[in-house]
Amino acid sequence: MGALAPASPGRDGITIEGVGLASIQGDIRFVEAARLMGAQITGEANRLHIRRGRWPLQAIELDCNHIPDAAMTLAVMALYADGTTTLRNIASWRVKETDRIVAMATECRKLGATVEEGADFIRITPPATPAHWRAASIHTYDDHRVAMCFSLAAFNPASLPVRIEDPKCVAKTFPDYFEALFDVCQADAARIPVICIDGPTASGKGTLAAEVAQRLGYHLLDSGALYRLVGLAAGKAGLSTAEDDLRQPDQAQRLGTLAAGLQVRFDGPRIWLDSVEVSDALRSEVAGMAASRVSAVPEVRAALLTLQHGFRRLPGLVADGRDMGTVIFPDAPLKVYLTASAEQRAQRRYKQLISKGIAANIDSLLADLEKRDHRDSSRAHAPLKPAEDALQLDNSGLDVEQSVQQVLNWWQGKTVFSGN
Ligand SMILES: Nc1ncnc2c1ncn2[C@@H]1O[C@H](COP(=O)(O)OP(=O)(O)O)[C@@H](O)[C@H]1O
Ligand SMILES: Nc1ccn([C@@H]2O[C@H](COP(=O)(O)OP(=O)(O)O)[C@@H](O)[C@H]2O)c(=O)n1
Repeated sequence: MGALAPASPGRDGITIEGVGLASIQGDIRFVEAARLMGAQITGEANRLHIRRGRWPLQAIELDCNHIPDAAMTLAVMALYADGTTTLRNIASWRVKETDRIVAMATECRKLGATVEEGADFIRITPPATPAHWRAASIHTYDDHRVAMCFSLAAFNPASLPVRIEDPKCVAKTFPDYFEALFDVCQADAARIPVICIDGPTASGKGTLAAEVAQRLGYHLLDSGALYRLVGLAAGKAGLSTAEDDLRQPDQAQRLGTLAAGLQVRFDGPRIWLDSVEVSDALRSEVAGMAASRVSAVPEVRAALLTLQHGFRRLPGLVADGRDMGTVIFPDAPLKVYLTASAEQRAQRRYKQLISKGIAANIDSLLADLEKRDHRDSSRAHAPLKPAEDALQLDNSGLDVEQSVQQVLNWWQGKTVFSGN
């Protein structure tokens, strides 16, 4: 990666700790091969610094007997070279996790390369121009090295998306590989995919969003939790959230300042406010009603904007709320507007609360829910409504899994990959 990524302000290459020029591991000789291709590598006993040097990379012809596994990475680097690269003496690739010669050839071709393969060699000619690159979904053959080395295809000059199927197969040797990669990568936020799931209360947004995020390995933004947190923080600070009070400009201003300074921490489903865990307190109907009131205050909405944008991180985000698709991420490639009848939603909320040991009454839940729907839809700022390009999903007759599958199918249809 250090050899491929161009320098950017304040960042030139990467440093790898824990392996260096004094390493006795055989794979350290990969450094020589990468240098032959143009990477600038310097280092110390236990550390390496890698920078982009020659660009495009130098095509090479190499006997890889001494670095059979690491040489797979050279095959992907060859996609960025200025000619044809031949890797020889790699017959052992055929008898690893999969037939790696076939795997590397097949997947490189999907990306637009011309590949010749033989019993013990692979010859790769990169796409002739950026326009010859293809977006591809890379099959990983349950092979950790295939998954890891093809992640480098994401630096392609056409900025085309690359999907790595079954990325968790890296668990065999480097379970946090993709987290580590995303930590050192900078991506244009506008190119990071977002799936928005908006809709009224108890339609199942949170459940659906969490499940879709989990299946895709994406981050999750429960935007409602932020408004709930503001309601809770207001209570703790002695600020009223009564509707009449919130209409007073100075009260709205105070609430906006409070929202801008929220000290929150998210860890999966657990949430802390000022170092105190508030996960359960946030889910109460009282907190939901307070959230609905404070969320009508423009100063609060404005204060939470940057915080919400900050959730858009690699490899992608699933965001649930009321205005994810209309206001916060209007450029999201997939927007879902989730609905179900008010009776169904009240039933679901009732069961959900009872199962958590929280007392509930179905009639008052239905009344609260209708009141909240009305307030959320009729407010002047970011009202609850489907984005013009949202796909509507009424899940009254669907179970959770069916709803998840529907959204994943829509998502699948959004990116067209070659060779699949
Ligand atoms: N499609 C569905 N069918 C049945 N129950 C569902 C469905 N989706 C969600 N639920 C249940 O409804 C309850 C409310 O869902 P939740 O995700 O909290 O809604 P929201 O985030 O829209 O308020 C949860 O107990 C959830 O398991
Ligand atoms: N993006 C969002 C999310 C929530 N909200 C408000 O915050 C309240 C609580 O949101 P939530 O998503 O946690 O509520 P439920 O749908 O889970 O009941 C909603 O009733 C909305 O008024 C909002 O205005 N904008």
